[in-house]
Amino acid sequence: MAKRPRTLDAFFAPPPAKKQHIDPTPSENGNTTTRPPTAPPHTDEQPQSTHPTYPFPIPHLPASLTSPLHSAPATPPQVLNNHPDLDILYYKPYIPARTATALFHHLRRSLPFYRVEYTIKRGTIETEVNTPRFTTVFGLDSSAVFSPHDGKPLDAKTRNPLAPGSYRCRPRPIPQCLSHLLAHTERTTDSKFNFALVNYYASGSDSIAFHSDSESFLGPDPTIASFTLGSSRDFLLKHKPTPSNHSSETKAMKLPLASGDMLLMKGQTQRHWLHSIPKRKGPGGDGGRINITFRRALSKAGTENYYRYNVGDAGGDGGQVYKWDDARGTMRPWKPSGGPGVESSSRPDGVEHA
Ligand SMILES: O=C(O)CCC(=O)C(=O)O
Ligand SMILES: [Fe+2]
Repeated sequence: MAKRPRTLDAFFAPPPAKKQHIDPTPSENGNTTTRPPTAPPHTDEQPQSTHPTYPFPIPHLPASLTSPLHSAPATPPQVLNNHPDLDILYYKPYIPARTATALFHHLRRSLPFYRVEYTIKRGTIETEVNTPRFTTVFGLDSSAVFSPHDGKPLDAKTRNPLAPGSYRCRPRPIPQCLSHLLAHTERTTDSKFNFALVNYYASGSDSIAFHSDSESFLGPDPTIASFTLGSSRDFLLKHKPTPSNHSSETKAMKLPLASGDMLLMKGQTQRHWLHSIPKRKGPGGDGGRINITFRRALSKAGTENYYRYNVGDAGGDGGQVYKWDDARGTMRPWKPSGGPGVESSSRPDGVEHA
């Protein structure tokens, strides 16, 4: 199939086979809510977030998931500032356990995921990286906003349409199933976020290497809220190397993150600390864990970076989409026709250089 040209028209052309676009109600953040027109009010069918950039509509959270959030956080946070430059609030949990499990299943079933591959060049040597986890991202940096009318990015100051080519990627508005938790987190933490990055660790073989999220497009000392849903995983933290080589650089701290937990990383944490989710050997639950981070990107470079590394850049729309298959209990490649996906291939686990 020919690649779609990267023009604004192509960007906002309606997706090919979406038959059930009905009663569209523009939402504040640029996506559109659709409801079946003939559905009686008591139907179980949930409204959905839709947008030309979504591979498929994304169901809203049911009230059974939004109402328990009203009483979150379930506990006051523990303050982790007993090491040099560390500034973290640890909500253990933020979301009560049963709601966190239900939210995990809802999001795993609803979101499009990717397995992004990219090359890095060090000197003359090129290395292929296979991101060792599923990822997806929604959001737009603060230089632009989604039009509430047609979902196109507009200049944040003038509210005029952006010049064609302003973004290489095709930014996606945050769907209701994530924006509800985002807004709740903003109120609790007195912070502002415009991005939701989602990782899905399918098993103990999925991981994220030591890195810091000290990206310049987040500003000097960013506040990042990081949620765990589903299986528990160890979160390791260690200080970046310094001349004094103190113990927090050599011995990592381990936080055993459980479903519903939230870490609010703030102050100089990203500047001075690295974090990772190491691979885990042996059995343990079904291994599935979702991580959501809410962040605030300040410039277009942030938007480009987040889509490049969490959706991929094949034709601006990302690469192969994966969707959770409930019957098989696995992520499967997803095809727009709605037909059966191609068989999943097992991929070698790349070394990640984040
Ligand atoms: O999965 C996690 O808890 C950490 C994810 C993370 O560090 C990231 O996406 O930058
Ligand atoms: Fe991170």
